[in-house]
Amino acid sequence: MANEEALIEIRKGLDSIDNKLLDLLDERMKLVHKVGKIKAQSGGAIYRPEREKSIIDRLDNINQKNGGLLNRSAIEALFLEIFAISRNLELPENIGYLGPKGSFTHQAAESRFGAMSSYVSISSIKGIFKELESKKIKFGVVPIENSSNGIVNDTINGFTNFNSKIVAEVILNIHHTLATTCDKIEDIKKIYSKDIAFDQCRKFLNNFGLDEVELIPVESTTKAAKLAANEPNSAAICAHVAAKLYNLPILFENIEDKDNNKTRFFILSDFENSSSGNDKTSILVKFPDEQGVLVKFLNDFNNANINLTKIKSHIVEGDSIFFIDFDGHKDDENVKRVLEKHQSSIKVLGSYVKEIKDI
Ligand SMILES: O=C(O)C(=O)C[C@]1(C(=O)O)C=C[C@@H](O)C=C1
Repeated sequence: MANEEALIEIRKGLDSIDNKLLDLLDERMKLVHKVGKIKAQSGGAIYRPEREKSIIDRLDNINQKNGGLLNRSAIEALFLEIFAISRNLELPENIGYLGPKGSFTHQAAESRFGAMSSYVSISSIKGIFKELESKKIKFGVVPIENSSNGIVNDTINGFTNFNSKIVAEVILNIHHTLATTCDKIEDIKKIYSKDIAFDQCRKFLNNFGLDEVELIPVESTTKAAKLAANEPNSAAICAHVAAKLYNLPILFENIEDKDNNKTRFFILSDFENSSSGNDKTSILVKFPDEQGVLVKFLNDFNNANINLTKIKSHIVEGDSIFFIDFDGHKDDENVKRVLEKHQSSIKVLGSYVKEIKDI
């Protein structure tokens, strides 16, 4: 009984705090509305990832100083949702992702744009670049690389053929499940999944004798979940959310071979970010056919004190091009000088806030 009374008292306290939070959120939204009006006049970008990052950094610092109970991830989860609602209040904008619903790219999109945004599932990476160009969507979310399978060629091809800009990166830990209506692993006669997901779970399949059953590659792990939900004696390798979407029971979780299996995604749009002080820039480079040109190029970056964090070669229509990431913003003085010197061979894809995680 004493506990019951204590609970009633505590809940009164919670109710009163929730009322205050609601008032404060309403006050915040009124200010956001004003920001929206100013941006509507000036044509300024609604999504400002560098501003959102600086707000989260500030709150995280205050919270640490105060010894608060929330960790950075909790602060991020709460405020990213608030920012998403704010952006929708300023101007609702469509977000296209490489579908179908429940795909890892959909998860990456939701991690940044929250549950309240308006999403469009698009079936190909090229389709996302096209919809961005025709302004049917304001943002496009595409995978760029996976720690096990490397660079996503369709995304590089998109960058060579279209002019969308990278405005943010998202790095997700990728976990696969084996989901099936079968009670026993021996009853599984076929497994549906995406080809790269089979590659990422080879050891698991070998260890459980599942390399002998029929492995059927399909376009997406979400489609795999849908097929397995409707077919006896079948299973899917898919994301947790995809299994849930089709009410498919999960037999094993985290079946990927490498426990740090990660995918990096880009958020694309039609504007450029200003500097946040902690940025990364991505470029594509096509070198002229001259001896030593790559060495000279790398030396110029080194001499300008620019830290290259990634360099990957890629073949487009028989020509070798390089996808390069480096620390810094394209408008930083040292970066600007090197980019200008090599401008005939470089396409700048965007400068954006560097994620804390790396791949
Ligand atoms: O500061 C802005 O430019 C805003 O639009 C406000 C706000 C916010 O809610 O704080 C919302 C969206 C932007 O991505 C960044 C911040």
